[in-house]
Amino acid sequence: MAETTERQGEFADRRVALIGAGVMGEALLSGLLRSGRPASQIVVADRSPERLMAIAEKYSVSVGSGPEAAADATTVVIAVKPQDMAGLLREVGQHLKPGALVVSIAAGITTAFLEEHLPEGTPVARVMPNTPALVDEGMTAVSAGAHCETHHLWEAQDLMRGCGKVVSLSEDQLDAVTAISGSGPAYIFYVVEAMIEAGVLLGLPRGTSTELVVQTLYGAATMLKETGEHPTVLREQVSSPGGTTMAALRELDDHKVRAAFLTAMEAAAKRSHDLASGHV
Ligand SMILES: NC(=O)C1=CN([C@@H]2O[C@H](COP(=O)(O)OP(=O)(O)OC[C@H]3O[C@@H](n4cnc5c(N)ncnc54)[C@H](OP(=O)(O)O)[C@@H]3O)[C@@H](O)[C@H]2O)C=CC1
Ligand SMILES: O=C(O)[C@@H]1CCC=N1
Repeated sequence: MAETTERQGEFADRRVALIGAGVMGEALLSGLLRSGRPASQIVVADRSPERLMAIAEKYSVSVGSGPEAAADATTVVIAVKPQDMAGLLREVGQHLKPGALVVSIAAGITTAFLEEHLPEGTPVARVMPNTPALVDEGMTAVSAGAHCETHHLWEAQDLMRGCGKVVSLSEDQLDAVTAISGSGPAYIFYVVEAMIEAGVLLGLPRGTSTELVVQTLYGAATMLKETGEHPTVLREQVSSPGGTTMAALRELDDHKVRAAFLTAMEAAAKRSHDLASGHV
């Protein structure tokens, strides 16, 4: 309780506008509230009035248009699709408070793109979060723009710290980050879907197969995190000589699954790079 009150005092002079209340926008909003940001210091904007009503009801935050939200904020977090970014920046740029920090979570959108579309000297940060932020297990990378000072970078990191781990990286690494941790949850869910299907193929009821796969994933992820062992060592511990695991892994190698991951993640990084150049 004392800690929450202390944090609320820390945020007294900071107001956050969150523009774009979709999947990631809502994940960030819920993380900000869980980390102790007072709802009274947050205003949310989205172009769907129905969506805004639902958000206001669920989280007790103020809602408004993009320009209204931006006008009163010390930090503006933009969570719209990359394809909507230029239009939104034109809409809100002239309404920003002098010195307000703009944080974008859009894939591919560079700090140079943000700076070009905002008033001269606007501090910006490019941030790449992921959906596990919803359960406070997010992975976020933050890169500073040309006018982003240390206290701005700290604020951008602090925004995300409430819902998981945060690292600061140079911007030339952000396309790779997007391909790995940004899109990464989708690859994991894809593998989980395939393993559940395999369980059903082998005759297990779908519910049983799902329970086995989900707990196996959770257990394996916990081992990776808690033991600090290299994944090769952990994989070798499962692979008995002449046993079942090696029989399966040989099939994965024969089907070039490892190579497919490399190619897939290269494609994601390229797509991130292309999004900044307007290949929408
Ligand atoms: N989903 C993910 O896992 C991750 C997404 N990101 C990035 O986050 C951003 C948002 O993604 P996501 O949440 O999935 O997308 P969503 O489509 O779920 O959310 C975007 C929201 O912004 C709204 N919007 C668009 N333009 C405006 C505008 N001018 N003013 C106000 N609201 C607007 C959209 O409305 P409408 O529906 O009408 O278009 C929508 O509600 C993207 O840039 C993406 O690259 C980053 C990391 C992970
Ligand atoms: O698929 C996308 O473009 C977004 C960015 C990272 C995760 N989802």
